[in-house]
Amino acid sequence: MTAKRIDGKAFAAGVRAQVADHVARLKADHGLVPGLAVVLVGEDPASQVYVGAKGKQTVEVGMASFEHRLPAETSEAELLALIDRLNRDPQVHGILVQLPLPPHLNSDLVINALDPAKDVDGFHISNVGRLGTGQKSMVPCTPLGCLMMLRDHLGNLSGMNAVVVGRSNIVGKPMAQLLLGDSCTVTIAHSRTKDLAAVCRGADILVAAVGRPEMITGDFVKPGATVIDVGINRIERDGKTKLVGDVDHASAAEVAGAITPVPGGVGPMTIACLLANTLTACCRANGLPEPQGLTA
Ligand SMILES: NC(=O)C1=CN([C@@H]2O[C@H](COP(=O)(O)OP(=O)(O)OC[C@H]3O[C@@H](n4cnc5c(N)ncnc54)[C@H](OP(=O)(O)O)[C@@H]3O)[C@@H](O)[C@H]2O)C=CC1
Ligand SMILES: Nc1nc(=O)c2c([nH]1)NC[C@@H]1CN(c3ccc(C(=O)N[C@@H](CCC(=O)O)C(=O)O)cc3)C=[N+]21
Repeated sequence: MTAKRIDGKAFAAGVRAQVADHVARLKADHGLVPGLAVVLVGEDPASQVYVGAKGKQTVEVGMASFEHRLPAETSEAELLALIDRLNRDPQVHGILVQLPLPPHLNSDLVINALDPAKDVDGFHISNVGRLGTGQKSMVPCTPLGCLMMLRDHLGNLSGMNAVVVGRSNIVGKPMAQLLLGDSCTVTIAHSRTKDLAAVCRGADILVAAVGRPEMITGDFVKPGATVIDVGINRIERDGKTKLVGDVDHASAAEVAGAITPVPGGVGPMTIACLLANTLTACCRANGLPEPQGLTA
């Protein structure tokens, strides 16, 4: 059996087209332009590329993009002062602080300084609590993108066994909350999980967010399962750098019913959902109806 490929790149292009459509209407009907501010502290090359891609796609859907690139030695007070300005700026509807921050900055403190209504990453304590209690929130972009692809591929997720490998605050935990919200039976696995392969083989939906290149092989996969590979790992192979996921695509695709590729899977959906969240934040801030199908 060779798994169906879930094309995140194409799906993301569709989401961006929907966002662009709404943005055009906001502009025409209300004179509003949604704005996204991205804050990057330090010069991590991978983050630079990612922030560049976000800025470009933000402008492509008709939104305003504000980039703040700060030196690695920026103090906490300076960063908090910038966040305070962005919180009060009516042209800014979404704020993203690129993680990880340099070690001298307390990321919890910084994230919780954001206006929760502008927290398009959904990392603020108030959005985390709202997601956990089923209240309207900003939903983290990567898990939201995964959920959209799962719903599109499987329809109703109710009663399915879902295993999420990874328990980070930015991927694993919110992913598990969203799957629970769609009435899956959810298991969260991590580095202390006993017999991980056996746990994973119980999954109708397997989400890998481990940060270990190609760790999840075909023998972790239940025949016919839907596999979502969140991992983004840059590795050296045959003298070249290559982007691979946390799933060993070749062996997993032999067993799975459907699988997302890396690149071209979850990554592009993350950025598309960031734009969708910025649009949602702009609508909420102005008391306008929210776009349908672009939130959890
Ligand atoms: N496509 C996208 O848009 C995005 C991709 N990513 C990628 O997703 C992956 C995960 O990211 P993130 O959640 O931030 O990573 P973290 O490093 O924060 O978390 C990794 C999780 O995996 C668990 N883990 C590590 N090793 C094992 C193991 N051998 N067996 C079982 N579980 C293990 C850890 O367990 P424990 O808690 O016990 O240590 C931890 O919970 C990375 O590859 C990252 O690059 C991340 C964000 C966005
Ligand atoms: N506050 C914050 N929010 C984030 O959402 C966030 C973050 N910090 N820090 C870093 C991680 C990582 N991340 C990615 C998003 C898109 C791709 C992506 O589009 N990847 C392309 C490939 C890009 C390439 O070729 O390098 C793909 O998978 O096809 C990758 C990684 C968001 N993150």
